[in-house]
Amino acid sequence: MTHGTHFVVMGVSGTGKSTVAEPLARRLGLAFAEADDFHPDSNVAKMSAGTALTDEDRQPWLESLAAWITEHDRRGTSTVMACSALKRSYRDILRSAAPDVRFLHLDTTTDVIAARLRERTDHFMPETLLRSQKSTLEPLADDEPGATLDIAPPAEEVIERAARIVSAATGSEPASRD
Ligand SMILES: Nc1ncnc2c1ncn2[C@@H]1O[C@H](COP(=O)(O)OP(=O)(O)OP(=O)(O)O)[C@@H](O)[C@H]1O
Ligand SMILES: O=C(O)[C@H](O)[C@@H](O)[C@H](O)[C@H](O)CO
Repeated sequence: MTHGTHFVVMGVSGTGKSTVAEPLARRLGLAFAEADDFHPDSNVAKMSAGTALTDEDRQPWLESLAAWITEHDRRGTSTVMACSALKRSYRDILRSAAPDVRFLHLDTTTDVIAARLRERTDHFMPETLLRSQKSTLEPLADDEPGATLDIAPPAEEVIERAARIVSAATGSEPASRD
């Protein structure tokens, strides 16, 4: 059976997961999932009201994301997903989906992220949850396949660096510029 290679673009709210992951997938011709679209309405309502999700809230959501990866892996399709994947235990669920699941952790200073969240107006996630997201975050450990990217530079530069990493792993060539 031919397997795919699966990259999860992770990080706290406002680090640019959606900004980076979607063009990255498009550029390399890979299947894409936005994990926010998999949240049940109850989770979105909770976050919109400024309450952080619990492990119990996140469990079925993570299982549905893992199922999406498995479905593509069975077809031998490589994928890119934008997903917070804040804790190692959450990443373990995603890693259990297929033999080759890797993570790209988008990170920078809290000040930069907070400033970007303040400017973002078209999203349910309030800036007030950044503190909880940061305290929940467990960065990638040495034994977790993947890389950490500084997202202080312009988005295009971050996408380029991510594309080089993903392209080397999946063998997918950039199709065209966005
Ligand atoms: N490298 C960058 N430089 C400048 N602005 C950026 C960069 N990356 C993202 N942004 C902006 O920061 C904001 C947050 O980005 P985005 O919505 O992609 O983050 P996210 O991690 O998907 O957030 P969430 O988890 O809350 O959905 C957006 O307004 C986006 O345009
Ligand atoms: O695990 C979580 O708390 C959620 O995934 C959040 O991170 C939000 O979904 C996301 O940040 C908003 O897009």
